[in-house]
Amino acid sequence: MTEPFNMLHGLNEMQRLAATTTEGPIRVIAGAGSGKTKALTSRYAYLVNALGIEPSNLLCVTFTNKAAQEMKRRVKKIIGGERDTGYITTYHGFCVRVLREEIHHLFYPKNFLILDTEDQKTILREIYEELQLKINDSKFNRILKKIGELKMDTGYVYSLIDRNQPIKPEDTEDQDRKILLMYLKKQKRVYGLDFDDLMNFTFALFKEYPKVLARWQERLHYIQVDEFQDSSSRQFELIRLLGEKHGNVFVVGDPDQTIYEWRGADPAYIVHLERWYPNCQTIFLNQNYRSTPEILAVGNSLIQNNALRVEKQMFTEAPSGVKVIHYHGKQEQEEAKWIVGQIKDLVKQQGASLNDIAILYRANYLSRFMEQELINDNLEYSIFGGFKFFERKEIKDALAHLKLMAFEDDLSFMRIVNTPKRQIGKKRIELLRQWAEESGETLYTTLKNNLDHDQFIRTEALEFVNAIEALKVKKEEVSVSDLLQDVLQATGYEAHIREDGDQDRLDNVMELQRSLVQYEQAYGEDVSLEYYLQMLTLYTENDREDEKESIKMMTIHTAKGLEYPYVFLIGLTESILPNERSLRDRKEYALEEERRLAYVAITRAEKELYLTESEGFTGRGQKKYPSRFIFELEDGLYKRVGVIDRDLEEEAKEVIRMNRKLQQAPQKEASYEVGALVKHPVFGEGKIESIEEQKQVYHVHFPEMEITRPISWSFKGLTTI
Ligand SMILES: Nc1ncnc2c1ncn2[C@@H]1O[C@H](COP(=O)(O)OP(=O)(O)OP(=O)(O)O)[C@@H](O)[C@H]1O
Repeated sequence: MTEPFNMLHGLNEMQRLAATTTEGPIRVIAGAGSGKTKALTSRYAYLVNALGIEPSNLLCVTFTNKAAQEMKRRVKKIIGGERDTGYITTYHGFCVRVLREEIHHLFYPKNFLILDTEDQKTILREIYEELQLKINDSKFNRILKKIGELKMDTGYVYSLIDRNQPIKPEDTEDQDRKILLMYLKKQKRVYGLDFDDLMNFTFALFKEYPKVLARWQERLHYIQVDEFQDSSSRQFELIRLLGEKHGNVFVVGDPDQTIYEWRGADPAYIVHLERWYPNCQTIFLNQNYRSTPEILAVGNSLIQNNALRVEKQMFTEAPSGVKVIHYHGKQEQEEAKWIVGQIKDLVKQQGASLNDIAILYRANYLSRFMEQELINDNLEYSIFGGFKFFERKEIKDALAHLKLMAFEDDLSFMRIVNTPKRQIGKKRIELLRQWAEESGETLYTTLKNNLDHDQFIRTEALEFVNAIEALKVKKEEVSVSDLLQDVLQATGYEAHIREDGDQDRLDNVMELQRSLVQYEQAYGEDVSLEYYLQMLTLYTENDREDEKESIKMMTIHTAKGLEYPYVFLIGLTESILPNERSLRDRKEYALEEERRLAYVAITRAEKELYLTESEGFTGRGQKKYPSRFIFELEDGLYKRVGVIDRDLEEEAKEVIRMNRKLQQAPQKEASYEVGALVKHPVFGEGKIESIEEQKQVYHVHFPEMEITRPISWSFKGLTTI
């Protein structure tokens, strides 16, 4: 081959086909570890180097910023570092590019502000304060959800861009609506766009200015989308729109790795792409280059239990390796200790580097029990995409409550005195500092002595001090775990994180609570507050260098797309994976998504895979059983270390059977037939194009808005015209 085709070296036949098929709509169903990144990068390079296409005519959409960076790095290696690869980006990144060039049409400045979730919450908090509303858990979440709902569509954009039409929250009596309008008004004032807006402004722009749309359609001769299985309907709509002129839309994905259905991803687009592109070509990448046949067999065996998928059997030509291990421990600490022992063996006997080892788990809080054991054994680790357990904000905050009771130190005081908000802001803190300096007292004592001062009388300082004082008296009498629970309740901290609606943070605090109970059980009831805090300092003040070789710990969601020679999937317990909360909320669909999560975790492993779990109790006090996913694996595909007692196995299977009943989605019937004309309160009039039994949705086309949306059978807002 001549020079321009170098980028195809080392590709297998199907990858080569994917890289060189450039015209028309193409779907690549790429299994785990089948070299989809390699194929996509080669295709990009092929278009540029072999066909002479300018990168500015080539949109390449990735799912995360990290993936975009990685793709750019790889592409630049082939096409040269000086080329602009700005169109290798995420959906949001692309919208930002469009808006930076075009937003003046909507009378917004080029340097508009991008609001992240924290900014959104800050705006909402301001509104609640202005309306003198107490931020109550369900309300806060409901409003956030309502904002999300409002922004599922572009209608509201016009109220933001129209300068002559002020938004008037004062005209409405309905409180939710008032808050919603206040939010929009505040956004408008600062020219702020949240993530949903980025997309919607782009849609509105394209709708109102067909010439602008035409220019972008003309510009983007080739569009390729990675991780297409996780695209939402809005995202797919954008791709469809942009690809209308040239029709060269190339999508790659693995329906078995959809793990974002809970936030709007719809694998149906990849599974049924021909509905939108009747002439699309399909290419399968089935050869796995990552894992040993043993690991692949475990992955295949698990995922075939899913119904909603495109049937494909992955194969590998890699040489046989060792058997996958399932470890069952009698308690959590045993599980952690066994893993540590195994890691040490890998390092000693196989010369593994710590960098080669990954520990994966379903939820952040699960890192705690493992971290503690790694610290005890002096094994370096780092948490990918997050903080170490004891460095997480909510954990530091929670512990600051205990420290304040034990030591009255200023640092802890500063952490929590105004969290939740007690009207003790910068100015009042400054005042306290002055007084404290004069008297030589701690900030806390200074506050306690000045509760009736003008400056503090209208704050919630009194409640705060009272809560701390009341519990300080009890600190010798009750256990530290009870003290923690009481103080977080009395000061309102627990309610504060509940209001935030971030389940992860709440889970972390519960895990801290649970670890304390365990600690007390292990060391006897009379662990004193001071002793516990000292012991903890050992964990928290251990500064570790990041560049050092380290074991990588992360959630499965974070591990998506990555690979490691040795993988430990820990906490493979029923109710953790599959996650009970998701099952309760989203029933059968969630079960399949949970299974895909386990599949993603399994398929990260190259050489050795360990599935581990242990008996004991969860944070909610439920007895732990091995996950159903273990029982779903064919016998003989793995080796078990540890013994699952017969009784436990029977019990586990019974619990799984019972849960299965609860999880079955209630059987509903479709009320409309294909072809029926219906009216939707937001999207207007539409026609039912198709019915999807499994998901219990209608696919409704709304001609006015030029969209097709899946609408749930149970949605009450749909009426006959
Ligand atoms: N043709 C090939 N020959 C040899 N190795 C390959 C080939 N294609 C891919 N690989 C290797 O296989 C591994 C998996 O590739 P890649 O990470 O692109 O997979 P993927 O399809 O993105 O997987 P996943 O979806 O599971 O994250 C990588 O280590 C890659 O270098």
